[in-house]
Amino acid sequence: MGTTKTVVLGAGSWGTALALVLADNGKKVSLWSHNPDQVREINESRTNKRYLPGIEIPELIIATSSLGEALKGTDTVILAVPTKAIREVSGKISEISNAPLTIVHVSKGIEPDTHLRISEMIKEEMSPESLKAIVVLSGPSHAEEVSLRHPTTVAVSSENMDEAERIQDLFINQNFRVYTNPDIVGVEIGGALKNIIALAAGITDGLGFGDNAKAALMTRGLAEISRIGTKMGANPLTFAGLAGIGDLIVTCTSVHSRNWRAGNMLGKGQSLDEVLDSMGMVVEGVRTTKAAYQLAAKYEVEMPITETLYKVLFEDLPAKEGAELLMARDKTHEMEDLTNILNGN
Ligand SMILES: NC(=O)C1=CN([C@@H]2O[C@H](COP(=O)(O)OP(=O)(O)OC[C@H]3O[C@@H](n4cnc5c(N)ncnc54)[C@H](OP(=O)(O)O)[C@@H]3O)[C@@H](O)[C@H]2O)C=CC1
Ligand SMILES: O=C(CO)COP(=O)(O)O
Repeated sequence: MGTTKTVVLGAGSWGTALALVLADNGKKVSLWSHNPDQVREINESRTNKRYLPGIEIPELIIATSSLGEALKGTDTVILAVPTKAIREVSGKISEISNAPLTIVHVSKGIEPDTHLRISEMIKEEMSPESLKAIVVLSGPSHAEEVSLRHPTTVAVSSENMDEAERIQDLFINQNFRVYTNPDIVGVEIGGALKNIIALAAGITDGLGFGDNAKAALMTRGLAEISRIGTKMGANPLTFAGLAGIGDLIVTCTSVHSRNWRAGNMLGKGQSLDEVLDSMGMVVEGVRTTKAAYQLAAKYEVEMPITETLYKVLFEDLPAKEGAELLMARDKTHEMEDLTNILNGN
């Protein structure tokens, strides 16, 4: 018969917005936050002002700061914390829960140094007995718009597609359309790497460049994502879908994007530390740039935008010089990557 309630771990912008989708579908939701003040605010004032200002939280959502209480009586957990907290929180779930759980992760990142995708990190932290399946939910979906019930589309993927379809049914509604995609590698890589390009797009806007520069970054950025993603085992077609070009478009062009906004401040001359201090929310692209820079070297794949952004973020290369370096690269054939992929090289 399945679960009586659904659990969302992480009451930031995305965890709260997804809890709203579930509540709109008539589900009871246990929303876990490690911050007791935030739990009190949600339960007493029915708001989450820091992360989703102006949005009313329905009574079907009950916040708790007790992970044990949150996990009681459920078989489905939505894991909505930043990539850097995934190991810690999934390790705690594994310690506490004695039922095999389906973990739906909604985070967008790759771990620096290990180069693991999020589902791979969760697998490392959870015991096989505590894990039924891992599903990823990803796509063009700013929390601010989801919470306003604006039309949104996402993809779910898993090695267990029966569970992916169950999660599709759990979330799908009139405002939130969920597609399935069997390519978990591509869905995770697309969601993670678009944040790098969004940071770069913000930088070009901050430098005062126009739409031509942004279109160039998005198009050549997608080529770069497809190149490394395919080497890592993704289906190149996934990058033409919601978790690829779809998420790239929304993140590079929306003022809601924290990655775009951070890039924009960098382009206007602020330091990385100043930018991150002022954001108050996660900017996943910074750590992912480090991971992707390492991945490019490991797989011997050319990722010029990623490599240049790495130098801007971590080696003090002035952003304008970074743009000049990208434009001065050796001439090349636009479709070389595509031809190689189609020929299986
Ligand atoms: N926001 C969006 O529109 C979307 C976000 N995502 C992805 O979802 C993931 C989460 O992002 P988002 O909700 O936006 O991030 P936010 O910065 O808005 O919120 C992060 C939440 O995680 C909590 N948190 C951080 N570290 C820990 C920890 N160690 N243990 C427990 N809780 C922790 C924070 O709590 P506190 O602040 O109290 O420390 C906060 O509630 C990211 O990977 C992001 O890329 C995906 C699609 C859309
Ligand atoms: O992934 C997102 C939208 O799909 C959110 O992007 P930001 O983390 O840049 O806000």
